[in-house]
Amino acid sequence: MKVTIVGAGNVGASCADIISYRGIASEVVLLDIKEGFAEGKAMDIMQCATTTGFNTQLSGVTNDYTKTANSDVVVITSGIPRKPGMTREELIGINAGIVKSVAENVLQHSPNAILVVVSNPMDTMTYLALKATGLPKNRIIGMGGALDSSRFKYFLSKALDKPANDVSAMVIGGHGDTTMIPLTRLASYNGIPVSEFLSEAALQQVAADTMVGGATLTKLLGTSAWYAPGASVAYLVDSILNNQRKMIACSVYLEGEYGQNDICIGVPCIIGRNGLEEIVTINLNEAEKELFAKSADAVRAMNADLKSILA
Ligand SMILES: NC(=O)c1ccc[n+]([C@@H]2O[C@H](COP(=O)([O-])OP(=O)(O)OC[C@H]3O[C@@H](n4cnc5c(N)ncnc54)[C@H](O)[C@@H]3O)[C@@H](O)[C@H]2O)c1
Ligand SMILES: O=C(O)C[C@H](O)C(=O)O
Repeated sequence: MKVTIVGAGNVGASCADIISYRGIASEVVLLDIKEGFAEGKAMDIMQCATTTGFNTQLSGVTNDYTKTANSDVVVITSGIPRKPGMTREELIGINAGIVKSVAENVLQHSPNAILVVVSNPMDTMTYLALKATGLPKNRIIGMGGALDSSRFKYFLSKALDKPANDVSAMVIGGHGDTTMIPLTRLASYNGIPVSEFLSEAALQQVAADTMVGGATLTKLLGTSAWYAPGASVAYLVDSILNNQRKMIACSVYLEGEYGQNDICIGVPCIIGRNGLEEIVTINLNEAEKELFAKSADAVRAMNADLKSILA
């Protein structure tokens, strides 16, 4: 199985590292526009092969899409990250052009690939990739919910003072500081609702910390995060390539689900060898429905900015 990762920056390289180390794919190609950068990252990671013990063949190329031919999955991380104080939405001006051209380029050489969109603002970039390529909706998946859910579980585990792997929880909605929706009502600690252990105020704090999780890290790091984003992409790619059919919150095209049409936004999805296998519809309560509708309005407003680029 072959994976191409476009963008050998922080997220792309971190994702390549995990995919290689865990043997998720037999071949990984890292591509970047910066001369020699992807080659250098690939060489550095490959020099871990004997000490960490993996056999994935990872190579790097400078903008040479012929080397990406026949990829099963293509991950798009190319574009600029935000700086402290910025929102993800402010990246649209530069990233839209990059994502559109990259999606078109990769499909010329890998016409059957499933695209995983990471670049921000991710929901809008996913919508752009779908509209620009005309691919069926099962083959365009935006990664954001996997990361937001892992952060939600992290903050829940801190509040509970219990291991994160004993916590089950999901974030749906847009991948934005104000648009994501941590489903506190449905979160559980080993199958027991977290509300049995945490006060409403504590849960609200966990939700608030989750929503600004990316901004908090951006402030600490001076650029946006990459370890958890890279790991979340690898988790999603693993579910695709190895047909794990995991339920993962992903940004996918909605046609009536959750009361929305013509939008890509985070919802629970079954992810397998065909990419998006199924959108899982859960019964949201009235408050959650209202949050979802508001989140969709915000994502849709951002999508409107794509008009000129899609024209
Ligand atoms: N969806 C998510 O959950 C999530 C998580 C983290 C980061 N991100 C986003 O992912 C993107 C990448 O973040 P990063 O931290 O890796 O940034 P980065 O600056 O470290 O890496 C981006 C790379 O893209 C390359 N690039 C730019 N234009 C290109 C092109 N046309 N073709 C090929 N490569 C190109 C750059 O040279 C750079 O190496 C940002 O937009 C960021 O906001 C999204
Ligand atoms: O916060 C960012 O801008 C990057 C990414 O979307 C994240 O959530 O880490």
